[in-house]
Amino acid sequence: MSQLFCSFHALESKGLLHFSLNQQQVGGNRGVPTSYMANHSVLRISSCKANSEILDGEAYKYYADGEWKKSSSGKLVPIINPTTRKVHYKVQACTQEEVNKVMETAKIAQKSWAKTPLWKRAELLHKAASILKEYKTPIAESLVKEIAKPAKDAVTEVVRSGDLVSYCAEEGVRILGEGKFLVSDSFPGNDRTKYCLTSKIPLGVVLAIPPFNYPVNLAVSKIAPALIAGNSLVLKPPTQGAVSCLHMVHCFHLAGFPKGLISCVTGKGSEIGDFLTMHPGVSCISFTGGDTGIAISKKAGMIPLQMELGGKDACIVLEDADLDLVAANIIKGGFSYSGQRCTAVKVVLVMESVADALVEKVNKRVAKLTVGPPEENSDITPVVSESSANFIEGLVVDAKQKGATFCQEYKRDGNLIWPLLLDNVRPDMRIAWEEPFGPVLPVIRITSVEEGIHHCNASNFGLQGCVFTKDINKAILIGDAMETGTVQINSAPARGPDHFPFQGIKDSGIGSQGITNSINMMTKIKTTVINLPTPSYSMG
Ligand SMILES: NC(=O)C1=CN([C@@H]2O[C@H](COP(=O)(O)OP(=O)(O)OC[C@H]3O[C@@H](n4cnc5c(N)ncnc54)[C@H](OP(=O)(O)O)[C@@H]3O)[C@@H](O)[C@H]2O)C=CC1
Ligand SMILES: O=C(O)[C@H](O)COP(=O)(O)O
Repeated sequence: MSQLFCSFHALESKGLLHFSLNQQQVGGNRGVPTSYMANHSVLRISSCKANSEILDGEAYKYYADGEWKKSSSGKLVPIINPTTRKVHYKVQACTQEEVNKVMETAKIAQKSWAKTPLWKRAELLHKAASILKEYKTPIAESLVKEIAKPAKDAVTEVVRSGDLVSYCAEEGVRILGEGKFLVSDSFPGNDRTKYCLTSKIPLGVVLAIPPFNYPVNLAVSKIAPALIAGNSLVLKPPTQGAVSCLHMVHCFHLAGFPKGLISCVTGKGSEIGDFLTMHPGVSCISFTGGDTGIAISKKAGMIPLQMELGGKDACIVLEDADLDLVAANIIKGGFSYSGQRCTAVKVVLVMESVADALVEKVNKRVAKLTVGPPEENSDITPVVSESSANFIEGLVVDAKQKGATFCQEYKRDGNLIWPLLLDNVRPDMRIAWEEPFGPVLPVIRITSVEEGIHHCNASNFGLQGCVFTKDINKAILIGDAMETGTVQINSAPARGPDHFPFQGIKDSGIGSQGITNSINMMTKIKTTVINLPTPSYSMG
């Protein structure tokens, strides 16, 4: 076993981590730029110490001022494994005083970070990205245990996150290196006596709050743009997903970012969330999650907010659609990670004339989905918590009472819910409007395209939507009429690739994500005006 992972091995022997590694999986520097290889050998030597610092007995420490610390609260927050429904990890319950200290150091660290050359900031991010990818196996392991993400998808999330960080470094170097030059005489009444230069400056301390379903990816999608733009970053990870986030932050720690620039304070959102989001030291909040985001928007101060919230993504299917393509996308869009994606297909609106054929094709594919533990790479794994499973069940019971057609028998074992397609759903059923965030998908039969658009637009959400038809002209008209941040033509909704703009309207969010948009959002325009004594071009 490589030295890099010796302390993970130590944890494994304590029963705190369970994973299998082989040299081929973790060794070598495949994909790592040669300029970082030298640093990596240093890391190999030092990481044992670093890793042993991340744990205190059975509990993970939080990260502040470049160090791993125990909270003075003496309290721990348990993380329940969704599969076993037993406590799997414990993290610190940070106190308000600890948050105050983190904010103070973040403010100080940001001042000198903003003066660090852009290329150096980018270099550190590239380094963090390559370490993150090298650590993909143990990080993925915690994703499996904390949020029951299928093992292969967990690895994909970490690799995707490393790619996001690298792309962000490159994009930042490009877009932050550019500004604008304006002259005054384009505005009526002015001579050319003023040259205006614009540049982008950081905001200060960015508070990042990701949700449980992509704790690593949705954390780095906030961390990397904040850092490249010259901000410091305070991360409040989701409780389910906190250990994966701590391991990810550890990679940034190993990359050698200045002390205090990145912090990770753990604790229940319901306990420290308000204190964090209303903290006067915070200059920007980037949040992804549910209705909590709406509450935060009402409480936060006069600072920029980036909110990516829930969705009820509609899939409109026309008569001429390729039904095999639609069925494949409904399975991928509706059931991957057991429907726990904001961009999951959450309601199918299909023209009555092709509804029977589509439902039959989807049912055939549902029958092939494997159901079981995430360690076995099952397609359908336990949903994140018992309360989530109970909520999903409530929607199913309501649909049953109101006469929906059950295409499969409803089956649940603990947090594990078998995939279920509900046909003939009507607008009076809760599932027609609410997001289950689980493997249950309603089908509403429509008799006109307008009916489909109307249902989509009557939702309080407006994240993404999709339309399936072979008629591109119709697809564009329907897409334009759908009140959502994105419309996918002939494919299921998706946030990725991570450099695409990603935004919701109505209750689905504020602002736009995606690498470029996030960098821009985490900066402010500064202008410098050079005033000339005489109009330019007046000599000679
Ligand atoms: N649009 C998008 O991009 C996405 C949207 N979502 C939406 O998120 C929801 C599911 O994710 P889930 O994690 O349960 O969402 P939540 O809104 O419950 O939690 C999101 C984050 O907010 C934290 N939090 C909770 N209370 C507060 C508070 N008062 N102040 C500050 N932070 C707080 C949580 O911490 P803790 O875990 O400790 O409670 C967590 O880190 C779904 O509705 C889904 O649609 C999910 C992913 C992506
Ligand atoms: O939180 C989510 O659901 C993600 O933003 C979805 O990302 P994806 O569509 O790229 O899987």
